Amino acid sequence: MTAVDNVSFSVSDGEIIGLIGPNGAGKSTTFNLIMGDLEPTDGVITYSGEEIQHVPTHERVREGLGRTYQSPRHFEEFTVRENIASCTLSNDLLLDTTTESGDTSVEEILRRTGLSDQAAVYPSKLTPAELRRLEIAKALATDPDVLLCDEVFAGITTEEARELADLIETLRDEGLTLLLIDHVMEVLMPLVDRAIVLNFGQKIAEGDSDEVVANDTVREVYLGESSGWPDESHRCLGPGGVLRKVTGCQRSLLQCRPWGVG
Ligand SMILES: Nc1ncnc2c1ncn2[C@@H]1O[C@H](COP(=O)(O)OP(=O)(O)OP(=O)(O)O)[C@@H](O)[C@H]1O
Repeated sequence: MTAVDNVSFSVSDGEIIGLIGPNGAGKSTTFNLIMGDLEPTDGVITYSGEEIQHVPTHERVREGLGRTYQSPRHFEEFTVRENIASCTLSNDLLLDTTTESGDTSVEEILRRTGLSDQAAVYPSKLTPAELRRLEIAKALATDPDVLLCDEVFAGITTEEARELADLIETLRDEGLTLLLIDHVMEVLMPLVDRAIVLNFGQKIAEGDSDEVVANDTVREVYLGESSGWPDESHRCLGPGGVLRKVTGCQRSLLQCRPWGVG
């Protein structure tokens, strides 16, 4: 089975792009290909006009690509400040984690991500929402131009997710380009300029939020049928063609404009 098959899309400076699709659709694999964690067997990935599919990950990061991980990755024995400092590309910052100079300074990143009060705290003491912020803070420490966020809204309350969405919008206003994988559609869809929908490794739709949620193929993938309103009894085809119940994220997509339940 091919995890990501012939998927093609482009991203412009300053856009917020949503990459959505059912579990196992190939979203994280797409991130892994963009970052160089996986090498494609075919095709090209270009960044700033240059082909990068054979460029090592650390060079892609230096060129301005950054990412967060679905499962937070940090050092438990480091404080929040030390975790962020450990991700900076500057040796100076590694030696002096309290510097306040420069866009990538640790203190500035703590402030931008709302983690200043947790700077001296160890990750085990953070809430799930703060851990998501730490993921973003660590990625910001590499001073990215393009930030790939893998399910930053997962496992936190909708209100916390909306606060993170505000942070993401601020980052965009500051000049970042963002690609977001997420299943929390009611927070994601109003945030994105454009959404790309994957299913079984293939792109099945692309457009603004309204276009995507009204797309028959997308509805079919999320519902297993092209009409009717969702309820607990709806079932859909999951990865491998297995029938399964509509999940929270699928209902959450259905609650987005313009379908709007109720
Ligand atoms: N290292 C791997 N080895 C083999 N198969 C893999 C590997 N990583 C992912 N896959 C498979 O590739 C497909 C795409 O997985 P991927 O993690 O990209 O999906 P996803 O859309 O991010 O799903 P989710 O929303 O559940 O995170 C799945 O069928 C998955 O089981």
